[in-house]
Amino acid sequence: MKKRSNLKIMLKLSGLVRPLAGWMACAVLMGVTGFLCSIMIPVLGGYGILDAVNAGSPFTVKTVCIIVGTLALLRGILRYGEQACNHYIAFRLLALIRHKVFAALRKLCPAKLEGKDRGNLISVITSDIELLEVFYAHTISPVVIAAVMSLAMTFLIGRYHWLAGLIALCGYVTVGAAVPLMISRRSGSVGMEFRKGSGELSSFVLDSLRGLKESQQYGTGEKRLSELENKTDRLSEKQERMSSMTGRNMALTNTLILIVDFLQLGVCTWLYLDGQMGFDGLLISVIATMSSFGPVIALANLGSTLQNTFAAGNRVLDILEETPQVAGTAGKEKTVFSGAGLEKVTFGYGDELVLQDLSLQVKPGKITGIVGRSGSGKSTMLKLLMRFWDAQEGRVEISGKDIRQVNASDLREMEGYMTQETHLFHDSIAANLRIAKLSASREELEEACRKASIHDFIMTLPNGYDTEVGELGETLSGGERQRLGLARAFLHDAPLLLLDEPTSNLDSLNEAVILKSLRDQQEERSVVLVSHRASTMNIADQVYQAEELSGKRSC
Ligand SMILES: Nc1ncnc2c1ncn2[C@@H]1O[C@H](COP(=O)(O)OP(=O)(O)OP(=O)(O)O)[C@@H](O)[C@H]1O
Repeated sequence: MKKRSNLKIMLKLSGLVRPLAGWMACAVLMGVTGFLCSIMIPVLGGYGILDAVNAGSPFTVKTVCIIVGTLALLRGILRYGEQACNHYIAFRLLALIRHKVFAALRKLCPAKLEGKDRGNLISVITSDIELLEVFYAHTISPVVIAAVMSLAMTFLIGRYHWLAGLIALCGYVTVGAAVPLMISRRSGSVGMEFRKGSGELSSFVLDSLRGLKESQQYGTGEKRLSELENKTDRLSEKQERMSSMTGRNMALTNTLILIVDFLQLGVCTWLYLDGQMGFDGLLISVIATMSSFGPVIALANLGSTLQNTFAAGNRVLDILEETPQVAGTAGKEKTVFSGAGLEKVTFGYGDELVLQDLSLQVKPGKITGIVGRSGSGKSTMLKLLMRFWDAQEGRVEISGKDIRQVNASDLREMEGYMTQETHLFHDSIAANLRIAKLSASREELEEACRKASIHDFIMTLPNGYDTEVGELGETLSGGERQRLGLARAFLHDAPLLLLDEPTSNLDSLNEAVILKSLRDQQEERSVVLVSHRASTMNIADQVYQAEELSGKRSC
């Protein structure tokens, strides 16, 4: 995780508000006016007292009562308006940030998803983004409001005597800036640790849910449960530390406000007795000081929660600013498929070298087979042809061009990729198939499913193609899921089909139907077939042995 200063996080997060600057100005304006109304109520009360004791007031008691009533009503309306604006901004921005994060993930994936623990990513996408609401609804405009109000009140009180104004200003700066900064510094990395721990807990829960059957089978449920409890306890400890900091922060803030109030009272009384300030100055300065800490208290309370918010912001910014493994290509001349290949390619994941100086050719209209022991890099070759990763050395070619010069959209159009695991969404079978071709008609779906030998099975289901598949496709067998994956690949109708173990879960009857489909369409497309099954490999026109890196034998 990249370490950024809180100021940098704040500036970057604030930068996102730009499209809603008008709304933000509205919130600040209503906030300032609202606080002015509420502070002026006791101050006007002071003018009322001055009038009642004939000590020289610009307002009569009657006028004061009318103005106070109006201000009270206005205060309610303005507070509502400010909160409505802030929350409108916050939720619009959360939607905008989610959009940005998903757009960033689209560029980062699939390489990112292969490496990163997904639970942690889910925690960033859900709770971390959610937490930024605190920043947008309760941080930006309160900071501006507190700054404007502090200056306005310093000016009002300072009109009676500069020393009274200075005391008020020192009070605002201490409570609104020094205390939150100190608390935020003292709380150190707890917020960051809490967010990290929360992400790890999500990962653990997701992992445990996925492995529920294994835990039951091998009786490791208790162990997993106790690990879960440990993690939760550690997270609760951190939360407790944060809560106790919040408590101490509030106690410190309230004590400081009392000290400033008493100091103001003492100093103004002395100034009055010394003849440097009138009775009106004493009364109004003290009342104004006592009633004007509202905006800065809002900032003081942020001190402890902000660490958590900044930690969340830091994790979100990490994703937004991460450089993708592969820079997407766009704006190049359209590429039409006419063959593919790897030319002296060397590739490794991090330090682990997987392919070295490897070459292979995928000829149009031919079925190219790749065999080899598990872990020899067969799937990796397909991923390089899909450009999920870029080769470290050598050249991956599509239609004679370097793959990095081919538009990403052309690549997705030209290639159909079936992985070893078919992911099915919690939706109908038809909708699951249509992700390969959104506009596909029912006839097209059926044709693809016939080729993948799954049509007859679908027709036995209660709602046929409209049958819902359970979450993660759990209601279907491995072979059924695999054939649906293959039907998707057929439906996509790309000229280059990359199939990773398409028949590993199938009986020989279904395998035969699928191989026949591949043979029948051979004229129209090139197929790269990775398989451990000799019966499947029999249909390949040429077979590469993964271990013989650059070696090749024809069948
Ligand atoms: N995203 C990844 N990050 C790090 N290492 C990886 C990643 N994907 C694969 N590997 C490693 O690269 C090597 C080649 O993996 P690959 O999946 O290409 O092998 P394979 O020949 O297709 O294996 P199998 O026949 O078992 O599917 C393996 O050692 C694997 O552990």
